Amino acid sequence: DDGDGENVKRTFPAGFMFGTATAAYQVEGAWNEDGKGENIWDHMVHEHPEYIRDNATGDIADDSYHKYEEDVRLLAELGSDFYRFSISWARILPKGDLSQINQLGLNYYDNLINELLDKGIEPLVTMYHWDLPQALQELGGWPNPILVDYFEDYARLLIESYGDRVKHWITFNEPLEFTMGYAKEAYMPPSINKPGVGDYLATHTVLLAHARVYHMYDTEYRPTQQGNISITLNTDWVEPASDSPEDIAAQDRMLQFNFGWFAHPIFSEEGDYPQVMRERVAANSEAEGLPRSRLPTFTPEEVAFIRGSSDFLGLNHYTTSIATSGEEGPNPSRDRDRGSVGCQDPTWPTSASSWLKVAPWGFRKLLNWLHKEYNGVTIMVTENGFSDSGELNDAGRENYYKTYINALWEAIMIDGVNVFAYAAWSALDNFEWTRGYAERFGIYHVNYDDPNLTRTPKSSAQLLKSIFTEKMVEKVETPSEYSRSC
Ligand SMILES: O=S(=O)(O)CCCN1CCN(CCO[C@@H]2O[C@H](CO)[C@@H](O)[C@H](O)[C@H]2O)CC1
Repeated sequence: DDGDGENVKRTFPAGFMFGTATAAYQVEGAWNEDGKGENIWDHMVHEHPEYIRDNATGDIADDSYHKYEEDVRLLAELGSDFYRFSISWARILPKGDLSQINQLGLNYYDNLINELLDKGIEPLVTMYHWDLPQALQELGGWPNPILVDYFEDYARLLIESYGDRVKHWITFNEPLEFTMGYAKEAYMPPSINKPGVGDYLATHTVLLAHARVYHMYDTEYRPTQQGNISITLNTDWVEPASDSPEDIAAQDRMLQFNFGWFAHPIFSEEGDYPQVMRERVAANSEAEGLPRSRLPTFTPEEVAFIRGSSDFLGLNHYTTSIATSGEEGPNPSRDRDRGSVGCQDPTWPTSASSWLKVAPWGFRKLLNWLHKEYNGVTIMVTENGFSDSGELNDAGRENYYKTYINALWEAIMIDGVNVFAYAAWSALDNFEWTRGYAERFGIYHVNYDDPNLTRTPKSSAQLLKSIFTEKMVEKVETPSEYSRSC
């Protein structure tokens, strides 16, 4: 119960699952070993080392390809109920298609899954966490609708190979982020600068690919394998700069253009892209003298095919921002189409990442918004975490997890939001994309100066171990009022 005494423990519902998450390119290394093909991250970091902090690469990373038994032991020590990891498409299909199947790649994930099950940890597999085979990018990448077929072939191979033991599948991780590879240079591969065009085309293919795999699983495999399949979307919570109608409308546009872009087609009653998106992009496109909207349209059959194509909502959440009405970003771009400007209050506590400010109250508000916006959708938090410079006594991370997991508890137990699992990002320090190894998210420290890449538990490991094993968190007051100006 939630008394007012000291040291009150807040207990999570029975069966609530706690775990951690990683991604293939960020931890595996062995970028060209045992028959693995090149992917677009390998290609970009080798072609443009200057895009990455300290010219770092994921060539070796945490070498989890060779150290996965040790990693699984750490996950067991934490008392993890599950482990969310991603499969490297090019490790399985070096050319991206079924022309070449790499048995050594299949064997690696087979061994990892068996090691997890051996330790009583549920495997939760992300099929795509940003690492497209380079061979498919050479066909145009995600803007090319043929990728729906190639993704279906790849997903079918994974389900056939591991579906007897893997019961939780995530098709895509954060399409909001990886489709930026077609809208902005030097942030995401393939670093194609076609904002307001490339990202819209890429997303159109990704949503159709997701739905194709959802329906394949639902009709061909769920009857025998009895698992579930979903998608992971990320968003900040977005506060309006004031309670003025303009700022509240700007808040909604920020949420619809960043999250509804994917969530509305899948989780809303009516499906399709959010109306505010379709209207604004069409109007801007017409004003630009274009013959058609830069936002592609779904046929009525496609709208129906995508609607409802997910068993739960995978949510990645880290931080909060503030929206005001206005224009930002290049012309054209999705940011500009959106007509709202984001910022963050400078008084909010910081992390090692410029974009990550600590605002646990925002987590609770986001969960409540999702509950209302998508009719009580079932949610799994697939990532949540904090970055610092890798100190072993990581007080900032302990504070982050204490306050965010309290906010999660309040959303579930006080507000009635339907969340059944929570994954902390990340089990290990790892390759933080363009930020290299400078921004550390790990609960376990990795010593990159040591050829053994020694893993060491940080102080937050003790905190999470007690939360994971007791399914309880010590009550921490989250201020209901907070400053929001910038
Ligand atoms: O550079 S800028 O300031 O112009 C913009 C950057 C803002 N993004 C916001 C979204 N965030 C997604 C989180 O990204 C997720 O969380 C983890 C931590 O980042 C990643 O390691 C995971 O792979 C990813 O799933 C990554 C950074």
